[in-house]
Order: sequence, then C-alpha cells, then structure tokens
Amino acid sequence: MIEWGINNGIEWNEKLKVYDFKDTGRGIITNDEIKENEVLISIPEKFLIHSKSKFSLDKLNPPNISNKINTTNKKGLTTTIENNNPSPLSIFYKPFHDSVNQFNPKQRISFHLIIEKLLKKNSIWFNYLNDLPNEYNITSTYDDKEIEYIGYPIYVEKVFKLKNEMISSFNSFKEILMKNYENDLNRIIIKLNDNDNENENDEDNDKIGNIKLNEIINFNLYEWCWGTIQSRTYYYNRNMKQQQQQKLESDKDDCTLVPLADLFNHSSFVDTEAIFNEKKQCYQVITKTRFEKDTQVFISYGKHSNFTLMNYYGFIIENNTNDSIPLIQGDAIPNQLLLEKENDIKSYEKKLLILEQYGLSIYGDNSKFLILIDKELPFSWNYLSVLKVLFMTKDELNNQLELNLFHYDLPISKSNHEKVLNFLKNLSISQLTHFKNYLNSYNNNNNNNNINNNNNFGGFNDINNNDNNGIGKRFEISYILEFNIKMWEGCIEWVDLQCLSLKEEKEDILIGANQKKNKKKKKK
Ligand SMILES: C[S@@+](CC[C@H](N)C(=O)[O-])C[C@H]1O[C@@H](n2cnc3c(N)ncnc32)[C@H](O)[C@@H]1O
Repeated sequence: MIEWGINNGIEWNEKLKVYDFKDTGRGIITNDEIKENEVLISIPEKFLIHSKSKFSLDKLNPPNISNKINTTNKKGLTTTIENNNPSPLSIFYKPFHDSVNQFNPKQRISFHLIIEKLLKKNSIWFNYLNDLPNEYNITSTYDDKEIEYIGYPIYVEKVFKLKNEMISSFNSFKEILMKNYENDLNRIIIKLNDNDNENENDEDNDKIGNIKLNEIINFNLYEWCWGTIQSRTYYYNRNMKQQQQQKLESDKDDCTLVPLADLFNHSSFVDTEAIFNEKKQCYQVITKTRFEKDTQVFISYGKHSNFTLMNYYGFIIENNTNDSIPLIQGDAIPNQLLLEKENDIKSYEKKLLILEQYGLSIYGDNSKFLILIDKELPFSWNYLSVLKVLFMTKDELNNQLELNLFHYDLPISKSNHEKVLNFLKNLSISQLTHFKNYLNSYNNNNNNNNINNNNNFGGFNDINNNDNNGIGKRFEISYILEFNIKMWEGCIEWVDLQCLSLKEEKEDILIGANQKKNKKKKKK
C-alpha cells in the first residue's frame, strides 16, 4: 500500500513503516526519532475521497460546467449570475448524477467507495481499497440481541440509534437509486466496455465488465462503507469558505478518507494536526508529539471515552483517561425536586432561570451529567452545579446564594452541600448495583462464548467465531461494564471523604461566603 502511495505522489515520511503490533494490530512504527511538528504524510487532493471528490473514471464525473452564466436583463444589459443547477449533459449519466446530487455526504462517500471497489483494477484507489479491513467491529454491525445485552439503557439506546442511522441511510440510498433508475435493478450503471457484444463470462477477478444497479444496492457493501467512514475518515471542511457554505452548514457530516493517513492507530496521550494545505493542494497530517526511534507512531482521534471508541472505531483502550459515564436524566435528577414543579412552581422556575443564566440545563442534549475518571472530582462540574441549584431552599433562592457557587466557587451552604452529597451517595450505590447486574447478566447471557476475547486491547479481532446464534461475549463490553463498576466505587469513596470533611466543618460555609461578599462591599 505504501509503495503504491509513494509511486503516486503521496509524500510518506521515510522513517515510517507499517508494522503489526501485538496489542493494537496493524499500525505505523518509526525507525528514527520523530520530532514535534514533523509532517507524517502529505496526500495530493486527487486521492481524497469525500462528498465532492471525483470518481477515478473521468467519464463518471459531470462535465465542468461553470457556476456562472450570462443572462440578459429587461434593459438589454448582460449580467453574470450564479447557475444553481449545473447539470451533466449526457442523458446516459443523468440518473447517475441525479443520484449523486441527492445523496447526503455519507451516502455520497459510500456510493463513491462502492463504485471504486466494483471498478477493481480500473480504480486509482485499487491498491488502497484492497488493503482495507474486510469488516469492522463497530457497534452498528452488532446483532439486536447483543445490543440489548449491553444492559445500561443509555448505551443500548445510543447503539440502536447508531445502527438505525446506518439502516435508514441505506434505505434512503436505495430509494434514491431505485427512483432515478426506474426500479430496474438490471440497469447498467457503468459501461466499461463499449462493445455491446462483450462476453460477460470473460471477466477475470480484477478486471470487470459492466456494473449493474443490483451490485451497488448491497447492504453488506454499504455496511462496509459505513465502517470505513466511521473508523478511518478525517474532518474535512476546506470547502466551508467557498460558495457551498450554506449547504455544508446544514450537514456537518462532511469528512474525507485520506489514503495511508488512516494507517495510524490512536492514543489519548498524543496530539495531532490534520489540515488541508491550500498552497500545496494536499492533505497533511502533522504530529504535535515527539516519538522515539522504534516506537509506534500514534495520532489522536479525539478525546473519546471507551464507549465512543467502541461505537465508532470498534476498539477500546486500557485505563482511558478520557473515560466517562453518561447519566440518564431520570437517575441524575432527584425526583422530589421535579415534584417541586407542582408544589412550588415559582421556586422551580427560578431555579431553571438561574441554570439557564449560567448555560446549564436539566433537559435534553444541553445537560452533561457525567461521571468522570478523576479522583479529585468524579462528577462533572456541570452536573454538580445543576444539583446544587436544584437543592436550594426558598430562603437560599431569595438570598441569591447561587452567587456563592458561580462567583466564588464555594458551596451554596453547608446544608445544601449535605443534601447533594446524600443524593450522590444513594445514586452511586444504586448505580453500582445496576452495573454489577448488567455485567452479571451480560456474562450469563453470553454463556462464556467469546467473540473476540483474546484478552488484549484492539487489533483485528475475528468477530465471526461466535456459534451461539450470533451472540457472543465481546471483550470491549465486559471491560466497559467492569470499568464503570470501578468508577462508581470511586464515586462512593469520594462522597464518603467529602461527608467526613463536611462533618469537621463547624461553621456553616454560607457564612464564609457572605463574609466574602461583605468584604467586597467594604472595599467598594
Ligand atoms: C484509522 S484505522 C488505523 C489503522 C488500522 N489499525 C489498520 O490496520 O488499517 C482505525 C482502526 O485501527 C484500530 N485501532 C486504532 N487505534 C487502536 C488502538 N489504540 N488499539 C487498538 N486498535 C486500534 C481500530 O480497529 C480502528 O478502527
């Protein structure tokens, strides 16, 4: 693959080599020191596969029609206006280009990948595509039963959401193609051989004849594209500046495959910069981290929790410092405080207003109720602040004691602190029990039948060796559930420590905060 890249003008850092690592699977090793800010790879634009990229067969690309056209106005003056609907001239390619124009970015990239894969040796990406994994371990490919067995409702819901996103994306992909090709699955989409008498049996493995619609509408192939996109693409927003800006803002999904740059494995301890270099017209990956000779060169895929890594990339990392557990709103927010809505609507509304004022929320996506891997503070600041405000008494609200929290970073009051800690202790104990149950039933349901339990992290795992009706135990899921148990145990320890030190406090912290306020007033 590297040789193919170098022969085609991809600038590959000479110190780097492909290597099969025991723990992470195929990745990149360096035979000399790599310095901070060193360019790892530069890839010419023509090799990128994104939602605007060209197909490798010239005849598949729409003719270059200018986006500006001349018109004559009522006064007979000629003006140049935007042509918002440039369409390919050829009737033969009309359904092809109509479909391309109707696809969203992920469908468009999938279509491109499918075409290039079916083109085999006729594709400029043949060597690259040939060396990609045949299947992916991402959660969208899990069996429905397996997803249910994960147990934790937030995880189950998220995985189903991702899987359904892929399925509905495929359904609409199929619908667009069927409509444009008038439901004719035998319709020839790509005519490689202009000779109509072509002998269809003449194809060898890598040379092809014509490509029909039924080869393109193939769920397994689409699932492979989805895995390729989820686990191997880079962000791509260079077009944002140009006229497509409006269109692209509505679909923030735009990303690009960058051949060979997707051979680097992930580490949460490194920093990477990936940019399109306008001057050189190429995509570059630059490391912000130094690497020693004979070590694996990692890049960063982002600060992801293990659950996110498992969903999008199909692997997890040991003791991931970015790990966190999302909380269900129903568990995270005390019920009795939600009941306040009925008893004391004024206080309830006041609390919501305070939260809004400080950019916090108890509803929907805005809320970040997270358990963190941080011994000093295992609950996210947002979450703790929401709880503190919700537990405020009428008096505390009237005295605007939220200012203690948001201005001086102090507790609202000793009793408020106590109530929050009590709630967190009960929450942690019940979550710990839940996670122990999830793990037990996960293990029991999967009957010790391991899908990829090779007791190491990542790498290429054979996900097909499960002979228990398609269900098997996944190392990643057991690890995440076990790790969450440890995190909840850490929360209980933290709450106990806080309770101890709170007991030792003689004076109500509320007084301390007020003193601080008074001091400020005196200064004025
Ligand atoms: C962009 S590709 C990296 C190259 C890939 N290993 C290959 O052989 O083509 C991303 C995939 O590599 C694997 N991977 C990346 N980082 C890893 C890590 N730290 N541990 C285990 N597997 C990792 C996962 O399978 C992931 O989906």
